[in-house]
Amino acid sequence: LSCHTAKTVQKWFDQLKEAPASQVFRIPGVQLHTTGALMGASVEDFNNAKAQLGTLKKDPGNHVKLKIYALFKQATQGPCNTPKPGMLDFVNKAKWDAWKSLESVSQEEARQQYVDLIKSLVSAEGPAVATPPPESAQAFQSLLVTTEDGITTIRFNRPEKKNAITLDMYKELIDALHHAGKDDSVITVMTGSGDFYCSGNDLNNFTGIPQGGIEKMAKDSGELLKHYVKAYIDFPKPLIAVVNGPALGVSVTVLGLFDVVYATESATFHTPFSQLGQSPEGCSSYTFPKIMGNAKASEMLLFNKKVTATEACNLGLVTEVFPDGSFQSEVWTRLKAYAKLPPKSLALSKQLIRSKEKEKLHAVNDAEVERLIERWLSDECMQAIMNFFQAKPKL
Ligand SMILES: CCCCCC/C=C/C(=O)SCCNC(=O)CCNC(=O)[C@H](O)C(C)(C)COP(=O)(O)OP(=O)(O)OC[C@H]1O[C@@H](n2cnc3c(N)ncnc32)[C@H](O)[C@@H]1OP(=O)(O)O
Repeated sequence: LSCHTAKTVQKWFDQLKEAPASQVFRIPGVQLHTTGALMGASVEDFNNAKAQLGTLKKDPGNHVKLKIYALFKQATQGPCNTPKPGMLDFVNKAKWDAWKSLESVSQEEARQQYVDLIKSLVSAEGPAVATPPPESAQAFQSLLVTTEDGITTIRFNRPEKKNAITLDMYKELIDALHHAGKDDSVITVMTGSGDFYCSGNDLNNFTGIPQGGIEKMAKDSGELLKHYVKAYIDFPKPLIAVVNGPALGVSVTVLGLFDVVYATESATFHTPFSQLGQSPEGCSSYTFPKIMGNAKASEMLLFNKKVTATEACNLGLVTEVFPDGSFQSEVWTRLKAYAKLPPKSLALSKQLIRSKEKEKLHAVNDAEVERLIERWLSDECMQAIMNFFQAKPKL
């Protein structure tokens, strides 16, 4: 650096202090990388924090996730100067707002805040305890799938989001059902982690507009839904729902395709399709009227009537209701006994009961999906989803 004036060198150092992580500086005769400690958190601390973020077991919630996102962008790219996303692009708009709000924070400071925030999240989770998964557990992001005592249990596992089903989760559920249909278990059980059975479709599935536009998004979602429902229609073994809490939307409609539905007393069943500008799926436009009659089905599917577990049992949608206090022990004792029955006999008997209807159910599934694709593109549906997110200042 000796061939440059002190003033010039000082200017380069000033630039360097403000530089994004890993930026390369070209100074005549020299090459400098901003990879070491400058002030506050070093790039190494920053990269370590980034890696630690991926190890968090608990979802920190949308508010914190937005903060993490914004700090990361500010630390690595500096102030936000990308165009503001459109009104309907809720997720990207929220991210943009969060990044923009850090305009006056320097990159160094953002890096330090990022490191501090991740540290606080990691320490809030307590010391890492290595708990090996049960031998028969399969690895999924949003499901817990285990096989024990002849029972494969598929558990919705996003309790912090009330087990709402993301696009990836639909794919995981399809995989898990295919696998359970072929494994050596006798029966398959679906249930939820936490206080909800499932809050239905994750409404964020419809908020980010992907490349290809919203028509493509609707078409792709339709294909995914069709395969999801097909996995239930074709499921070869006894399929039992253990409804441990409130159930909404698509988690309720597919119940008509289960063989047995056990519910805890405080569970509720709600299909708010009209409220969301949508229409029924999961073959419920056929199974619900068949199970409970047109009039009762219309109250649920047209007029959003939420029913209690006891009402759902009286309607024939639920097989039996158990007191909250003894639900788990009574149900699992019973299921373990069922799983000791001869597997082939069970599967063949199920086929006799269901096979006559399979073709009809596939046709219903196709028709429902076709109608839904139109609905998802309607103003009514977009407005309803917007209302849900606007009612809560969250993502
Ligand atoms: C391939 C696509 C196929 C689509 C098939 C068509 C399917 C249709 C349906 O399933 S329609 C039904 C859709 N579900 C809903 O409309 C439910 C919306 N959620 C709610 O009404 C409420 O969140 C609740 C009643 C489920 C729970 O209320 P509450 O106990 O007050 O908890 P919170 O609202 O604070 O929820 C906690 C947390 O979870 C998020 N969340 C809950 N459900 C959903 C959901 N369905 N989609 C997205 N996010 C959901 C909620 O926003 C909170 O998140 P936060 O803590 O703010 O980050």
